[in-house]
This record gives sequence, C-alpha cells and structure tokens, in this order.
Amino acid sequence: MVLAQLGGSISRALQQMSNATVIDEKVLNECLNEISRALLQSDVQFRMVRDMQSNIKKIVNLDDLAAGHNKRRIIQQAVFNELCKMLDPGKPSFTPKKGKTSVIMFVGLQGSGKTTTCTKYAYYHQKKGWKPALVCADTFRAGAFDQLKQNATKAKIPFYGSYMESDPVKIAAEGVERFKKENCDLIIVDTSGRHKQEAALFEEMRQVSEATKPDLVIFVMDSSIGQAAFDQAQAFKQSVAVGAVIITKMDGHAKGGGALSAVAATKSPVIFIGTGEHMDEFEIFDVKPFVSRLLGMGDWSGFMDKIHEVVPTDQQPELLQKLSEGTFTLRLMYEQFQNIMKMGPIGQVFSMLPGFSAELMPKGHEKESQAKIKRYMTMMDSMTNAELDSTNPKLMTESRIIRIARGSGRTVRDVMEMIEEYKRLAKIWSKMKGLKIPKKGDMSALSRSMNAQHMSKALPPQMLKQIGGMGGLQSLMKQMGSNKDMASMFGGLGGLGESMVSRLR
Ligand SMILES: Nc1nc2c(ncn2[C@@H]2O[C@H](COP(=O)(O)OP(=O)(O)OP(=O)(O)O)[C@@H](O)[C@H]2O)c(=O)[nH]1
Repeated sequence: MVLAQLGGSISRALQQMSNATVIDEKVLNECLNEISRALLQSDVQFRMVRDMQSNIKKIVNLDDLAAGHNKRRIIQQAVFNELCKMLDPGKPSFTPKKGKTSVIMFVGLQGSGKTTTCTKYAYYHQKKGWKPALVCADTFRAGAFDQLKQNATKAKIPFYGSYMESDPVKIAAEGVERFKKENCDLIIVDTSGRHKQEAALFEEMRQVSEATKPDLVIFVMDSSIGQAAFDQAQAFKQSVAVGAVIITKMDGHAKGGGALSAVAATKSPVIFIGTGEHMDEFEIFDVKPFVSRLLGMGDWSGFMDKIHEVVPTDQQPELLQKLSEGTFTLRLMYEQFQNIMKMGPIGQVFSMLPGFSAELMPKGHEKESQAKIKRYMTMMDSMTNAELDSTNPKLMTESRIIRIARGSGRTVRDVMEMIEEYKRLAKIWSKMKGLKIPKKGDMSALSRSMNAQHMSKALPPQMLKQIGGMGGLQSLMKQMGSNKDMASMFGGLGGLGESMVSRLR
C-alpha cells in the first residue's frame, strides 16, 4: 500500500466506527482490525502491528467512548501516539559537530541508493557551512567510483577513491586519513553493496568499520523493499554498529511501513529521507510530522524548513511577515513565481503549502505548470503598481482586465483565469493571518501563537465538526499536552483540512 493511501484507510476505519450508535468491544475490535490491516499492507511488521493493537486497547477506555466523547478523536490520538512510539527508539543518534572531525560510514544493499545518499548528505551539510569529503570504498561494483566522482564534482565536494586498488579497507583507511589531515569535519565513507545479504558483505563492513572507526554508521534502505525491511536492517545491525537509518525513494511507490520496521530492527532513529534522484531531494526526518503525513495531516514544519532553505535569505523576513499578515497581493504572487522560475526546488515549498501544489504544480506536469506560471507573469507585467499591490480583487474591473489582456497579448479569459488563481491562493493565505512565524528551528514560537481560536479559523468547518467544535478542539489541545505537538500534528493547517475533507467525502 502506498504511503498516502494508509492515512485514507485509517481515516475510513475511524469514520465507520464513529458512525456506529453504540461503541462496544466488537465495534472497537473491528476498527482496530481495519487499521491493522492497513498497516500490514503498508509493510509494517506483523509483530509491531499486533503490539500496537493491544497497546491501543489498553489505552482506550470503552466507558469513555460510550459516554459520548469524541470517539474518532480518542482513537486517532491513540494511533498517532503509537505510531510515534514505534518510530522513536528513545535515544537520538550521534550528531556530528561542525568544525570537529567526524567519520560517517554508509552501509546498505546494492541499489538502495547509498551512493546517491552519501552525496546528498554531504551536500546538505556543505550548504550549511560544513567541510564534507567523500571516500569511495566500494570496489565491488564497477562504476561506483565514477558515480561518486561525478556526484562529488557536481557538488564541488572533495573525494577520494581508486581505479586500481581492489582492497576497500585500504582505500577507506587512506581516504579517511587524507581528509583528516585536510581538516574536513565530515568524512563520509561509501561502502560496497551486494544484491542480497551475504556473509562476504558483512565481513567487509566489519573490516572497513574497524579500519575507519566511524563515529556513526548509517544504514541506507530503499523504502520499497516491503516486509524484508526488518530482516535486512537487523542483519546489518548485527555486523556493524548501525546508529541511524536513512530511507530512500520515499517519492515513488513508497511503503512507509518499512521505515517503522527498520527503526525497530536497528533501535536507531531515521534521520533523513530521500525524496527524489536530485541532490537536494533530501529531507530531515522528524517523527511527528512524518506520522501526521502518514495519517494524511499535512506538514507545517516541513514547509517552514523549505522556506528557509530555498527562498533567498534577503526575501525571507519579508515573505514571512506578509504570510503572518495574511495579505497576499498579486505582487507577492509574482515574486513567488519568480522564485519558482529561478530555482527548481521552490516547487517543493509550494508542494507543502496548501493550495499551491495540486492545481498549480501537479507532479509530473512541471513543464506545463512552468508555462502556465510564465503566462501569468506576462499578464502581471502589464499591470500597474496599484493593481499589483492591491488586496482588493474588486479593483480588477472589466476595463482593466481588457487593458491587461491587450497589453500582454492574451485573451480576457486568460486574465480572468489568472485572477481566479490569485483569489484562490489569497483565500488560503488569509488563514495564516496573525500566526507568528518562527525563526529557523524555533517551532515554539509557532506553538505559542497557536491557540484554539486560531486553529478553529484555519480548519475547514467539516473538520472542526469532526473534532467536536470549539470545545472538542480545546480539550484536544489540552490533551495533546503541548501546542508544539499540536502544531506538528495539524501540519499544514488548510492542507490538513483539504486532505482530510477529501477523504471524508
Ligand atoms: N526516486 C528516487 N531515486 C533514488 C533516490 N535515492 C537514490 N535513487 C536512485 O536509485 C538508484 C540507485 O542508487 P545508487 O546510489 O546508485 O545505489 P547504491 O545503493 O549506491 O548502489 P551500490 O553502489 O551498487 O551499492 C539510482 O538510480 C538513484 O538515482 C530517491 O530518494 N528517490
């Protein structure tokens, strides 16, 4: 089952249960069985699903449900907590420190995306001011060194490897030694893979690890390997001290459940996920936003991270300020379009922002979307400053529309379509009004600014009703313990609403 479908199946199971007039053990069991089926189809390991089911039964009090409390909310909350628990091994992984040399060894089967991920990891840190270096200790796959060399050159990251030397242990040790001397603070060792788990591979991993003494061993796993995830992760953990996991190819037909199994098998956290073949398609992994997404709830914090990453630094304060004011002018739309055209990855920002993704930039239709954006921009070029800076759509009278169409060589219909698009986005953005936008890494500012009043405004009416109105929302926030959890759980505000509502229809 594809990741996105899992949330839908769980929502449906919860909905069916809430529709029942009396919630007794039988109804609850049916609901939990339905949820378990969905998790199993998502490749979560059987034992974990079974444990989760019995944990939820212990937590959920049938008397509470019978007393008319919001059943759906109580169970959803329990499912959310249990999934978070599964993904949180309880201790963070080793975190390298900028300016202090750390050796990071990558292990994984052939084709898992290890080499690509090594470069993504190096590039991610390089952008943040680190001095990374790559060592290719994969002498098994012909072409591995060329691939790493190509990637490293593109990203301007120093690399070490050899076409002649066949001993991976020797190369790894030499490479690490060289980059230590060059004062690199992040020395990344890419190792060999095999098509399947075999003794020779694990012996090689043991030897490379012994020679390089890594501060952290990262296990790289393809998200689509299904139920095999647990055994594969465990096999690596038994030969080397795996301390963190990176799950790749989460963009494709990803089965998110594998991530849960890998965490359980290695008792190590997932630290990043790969979301595409490009260097910057790489995201920090946070448990709560991930589970929110898994349950179809959007990802507000991911959106904030992306803004910080791709919007030019000098534009950030202004954009964030405007976001919090809830004012969305045609000029702001124009500027964001400019960003989209300048830098590919900004599409990722808008894919997390409610409204921008599906209609404006559907996946797989990027070319058409770009053409559409260019068309919109040409029309906006024919607008006056007053028109661009206005927040009042009524300003766009018939005569102005005709003038813009003539000026840009487009039809009146084209201009109206663009204005409709603007109105649609402005409506969504207005929901952010008053929200304090956190500085990088400071989600607490966001949480402080979130209160039930805000939340109720941002949520679509159907969703609010599901939660049990203002009262239900307030008690849910109280129950969540902290607004921070709430912020991540409720993810992309309107985005949450949209995806939930479409599922509930
Ligand atoms: N869609 C997608 N493709 C990815 C991702 N990560 C890696 N790939 C692709 O997966 C394929 C295999 O990646 P490699 O990095 O060559 O795999 P590897 O595990 O290093 O292979 P060995 O060096 O033989 O062990 C390549 O075509 C990558 O572009 C990802 O996050 N998403």
